[in-house]
Amino acid sequence: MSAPLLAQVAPAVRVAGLTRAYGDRVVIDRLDLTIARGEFVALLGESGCGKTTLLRALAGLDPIDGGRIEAPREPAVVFQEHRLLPWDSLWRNVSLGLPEMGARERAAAALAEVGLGGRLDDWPRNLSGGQAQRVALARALVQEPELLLLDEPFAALDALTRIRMHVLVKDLVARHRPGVLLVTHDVEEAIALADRILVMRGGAIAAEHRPTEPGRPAATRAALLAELGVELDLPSA
Ligand SMILES: Nc1ncnc2c1ncn2[C@@H]1O[C@H](COP(=O)(O)OP(=O)(O)OP(=O)(O)O)[C@@H](O)[C@H]1O
Repeated sequence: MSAPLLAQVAPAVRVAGLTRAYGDRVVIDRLDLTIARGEFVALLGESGCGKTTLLRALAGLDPIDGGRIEAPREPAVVFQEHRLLPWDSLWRNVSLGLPEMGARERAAAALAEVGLGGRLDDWPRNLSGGQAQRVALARALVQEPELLLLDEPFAALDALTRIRMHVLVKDLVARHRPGVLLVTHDVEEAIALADRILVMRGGAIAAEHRPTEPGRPAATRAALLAELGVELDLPSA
């Protein structure tokens, strides 16, 4: 295979044999995972199964105890809370880490993309929860990451705002084409957004679903709920 072809299929991240322990407790156990550029992957699993531990390892925020993580560039991360700097204007927050030259213009373009183009000189304290998460998304995407890590970024939002954010993030990902790993507790959110849904159990990927194929959402929902231990059989009268 020629070098240019190899470059075309290069993934956003490739993880092999990843292991992470807290003391004696192995939380991630030889986990393998590849996410292609432009692919939207959701990660579900019972509370405490290691989803955030995996995301933090991919983000380079925590050390790992074994295996390899190959990512061509530093990933961008959006957390459940916006983590904006309260003393910086919105455009300064978004442009943090960019070269000074052209930073305001790039921040302006990113804020316009999330519907906040008129708020460059506003402050984080004046934003609603949904608006603050939109700024957090702008701050992540302005870096043009090849891998975007989303750690329950919509969990604290009300139901309608969450649906609006789903539409927005789907559109942004379609335009920027990063590989995405979304950690979520929300089966419906995973089905609405992801090309591929992974279920984490026992420190590794235990199941995989592709909800986008025709007729698949209902079957995927049922399979996911069963895998997550949700009992839907109602007691007989
Ligand atoms: N800094 C830490 N020190 C010790 N144990 C930790 C630490 N961080 C996480 N753990 C443990 O590792 C396990 C996995 O935690 P993690 O936060 O990754 O789970 P999760 O799947 O993201 O959970 P949730 O869905 O509840 O957010 C848990 O049992 C947790 O108690």
